[in-house]
Amino acid sequence: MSDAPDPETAALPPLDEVLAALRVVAIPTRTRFRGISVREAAILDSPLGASEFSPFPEYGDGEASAWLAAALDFGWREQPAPLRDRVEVNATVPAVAADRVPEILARFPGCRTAKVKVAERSQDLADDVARVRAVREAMGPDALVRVDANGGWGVDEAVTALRALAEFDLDYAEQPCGGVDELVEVRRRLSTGDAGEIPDPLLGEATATSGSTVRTSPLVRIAADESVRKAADPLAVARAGAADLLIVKAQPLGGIRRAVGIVAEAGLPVVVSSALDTSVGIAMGLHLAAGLPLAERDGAQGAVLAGACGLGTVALLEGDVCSDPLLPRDGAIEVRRPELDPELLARYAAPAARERWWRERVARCHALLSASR
Ligand SMILES: O=C(O)CCC(=O)c1ccccc1C(=O)O
Ligand SMILES: [Mg+2]
Repeated sequence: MSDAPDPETAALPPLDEVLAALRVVAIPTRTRFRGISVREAAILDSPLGASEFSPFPEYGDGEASAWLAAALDFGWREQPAPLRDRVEVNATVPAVAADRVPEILARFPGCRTAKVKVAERSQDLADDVARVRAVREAMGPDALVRVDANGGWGVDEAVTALRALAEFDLDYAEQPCGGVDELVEVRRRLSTGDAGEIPDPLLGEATATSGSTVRTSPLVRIAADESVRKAADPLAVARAGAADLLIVKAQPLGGIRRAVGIVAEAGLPVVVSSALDTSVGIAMGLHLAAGLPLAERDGAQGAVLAGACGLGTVALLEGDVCSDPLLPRDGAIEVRRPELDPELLARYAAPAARERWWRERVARCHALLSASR
């Protein structure tokens, strides 16, 4: 490990300095996403480059504090050096009707991986199957197709849905159910062992009755997202054997340094994603992703980057705070910190009452972080 100060004990920039650097924006989304049609974010014009604080409005201060720690770390402290200058990204397909899939995919030029939202409350399995089919047909047999249920299924529903979706040869299913125990159970029930074998949910292996061990191929790999970023203990998933890979997000995990530490300890392959951030928050995710080894290229095992990252989502916003936004090109995004554009900050400035709300939220989270150091 380096001798850089621990992010959890490093001094925070003073609140008045943070508030002086802060602007709140409200950017319409092009398509409803997670029930959101306007994305609010606090943007920090901070000493080491722009930073972003954008926990969703319904999150409590405890959870939002980790997002503030991340924003202050990225804005006020040197970051680990990136290992590469581009990060491959996936297309993100919201829970739209199947006939809108080509229009969505067109916003992600060159992407050979797509992640499709499923288990939307107002829809059913037939909607999900139709949407995933449309994505597979549009992208062809060589593309990687993932689904993300955001914990929307129960165990039985997840098993039924993932069996139905298996014909599209999924790369993985992200957070099919909400709880860690449910993920373990789904993973166990989707393990395809030959008759007489007892699938071991921890190892993805089946032990033959003779005593020899036979490798089973899971019907679909399971990725944990909310179970990592919203859990009191982000490593509980890995310890329980509840997932084949982890989705890691820099803001909810308290910043790049802390996320890298969690990934190393978990020892599972990861995909870095975002939370519908502006280009500024995306830059934080890109720097996290570009600091992790790649399985193929770097010969690493365990805590490696497991393919295209969910960092192309500026394409789902109607605007941005940077005139040279971090959008996918040739299926990847360049790793850089974008410049804030004052005109765009003004164009998307949030209403005064929302600006005040965000400033008060930052003050409360800052106080929580100060008290915990
Ligand atoms: O991972 C991606 O492709 C995009 C990011 C994404 O899906 C997302 C965006 C906002 C809130 C939650 C999620 C999620 O991964 O569940
Ligand atoms: Mg997710």
